[in-house]
Amino acid sequence: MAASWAEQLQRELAGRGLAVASIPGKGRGLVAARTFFPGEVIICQEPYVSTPNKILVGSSCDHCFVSNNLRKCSVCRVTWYCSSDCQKKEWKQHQLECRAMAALPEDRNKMLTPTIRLMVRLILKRKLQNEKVIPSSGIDNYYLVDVLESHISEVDENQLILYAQMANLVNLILPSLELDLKEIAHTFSKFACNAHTICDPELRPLGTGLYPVISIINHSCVPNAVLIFDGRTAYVRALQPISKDEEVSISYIETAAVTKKRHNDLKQYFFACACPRCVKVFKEDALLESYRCKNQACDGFLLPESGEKAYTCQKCNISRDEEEVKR
Ligand SMILES: C[S@@+](CC[C@H](N)C(=O)[O-])C[C@H]1O[C@@H](n2cnc3c(N)ncnc32)[C@H](O)[C@@H]1O
Repeated sequence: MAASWAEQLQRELAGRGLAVASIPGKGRGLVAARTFFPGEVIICQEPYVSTPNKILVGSSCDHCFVSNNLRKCSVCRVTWYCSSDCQKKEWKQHQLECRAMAALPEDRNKMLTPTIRLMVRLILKRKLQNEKVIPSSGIDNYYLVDVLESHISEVDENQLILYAQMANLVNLILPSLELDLKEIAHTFSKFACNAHTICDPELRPLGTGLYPVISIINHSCVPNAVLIFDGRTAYVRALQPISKDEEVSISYIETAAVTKKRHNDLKQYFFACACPRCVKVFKEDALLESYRCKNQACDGFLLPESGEKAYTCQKCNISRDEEEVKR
């Protein structure tokens, strides 16, 4: 079955001028099978599962993520919808979750964090697809989640304990299913390096979604594509011409930061970025920090030293303390 889902994925992607390929040092990656032009949509995908950020205060509709005219589901009193149309579209997926949440004790608010709820929805969607209550397709099936990178062997012990505790919570919410707690903990680790923050056009975070095809795209600090959202639909658009056989890349992090900050922000993904921007560290970082060396004979820039209240010129190595730089 796994092989046939993999073939179906390649077939679906080939129809969109894309392919999954093995990229040395990066695992899988998404590669263009034709030229894409700047602004062109490379791929768009609905989330396999998603959840709004502020679940219990009704910040957005569970289906379309708009924030107007929200009404609570009268059964579980957790989920919000903007219209009966959105509620109907979600019903097949919501009904099991609704029953489970309605049966929870009054203090359930503490349990139902967005990440826990994302996991509950993932487990229920797999069940519904296995039972053919809802359809699967080449880009919407659990196999795609199964093959996501987890980096579980690199996760530290405290985080593993947290994942195990979260798996236990999921088990409390879905007591009638025989859940494999170890597998759930493993899947939480997949969320950490694959789930996306869904943002509005002003880049305010609205929720979290798992888009397992978009998750095949690797990171670059000089990406050739960008990930944007319309509601909870994710679009990857080309930022520049992408030629046939070129790897598609997006940035997982805020690209305006200096190299050290970017590498720190990438820690949760367990790789050291070796994009062209990261290997040519110095010049750009100095410009981003933008403090000129005080030495008149030097045209270098001052960089902050980690953990110290001092700045050192990247060219002549002279250090200045923070007060002096501020002055
Ligand atoms: C969202 S997944 C991307 C797809 C992944 N390569 C796969 O095989 O499923 C993120 C993971 O891909 C790898 N990755 C992404 N960008 C990378 C890069 N620029 N260099 C090395 N590894 C990268 C890391 O293992 C990271 O945790």
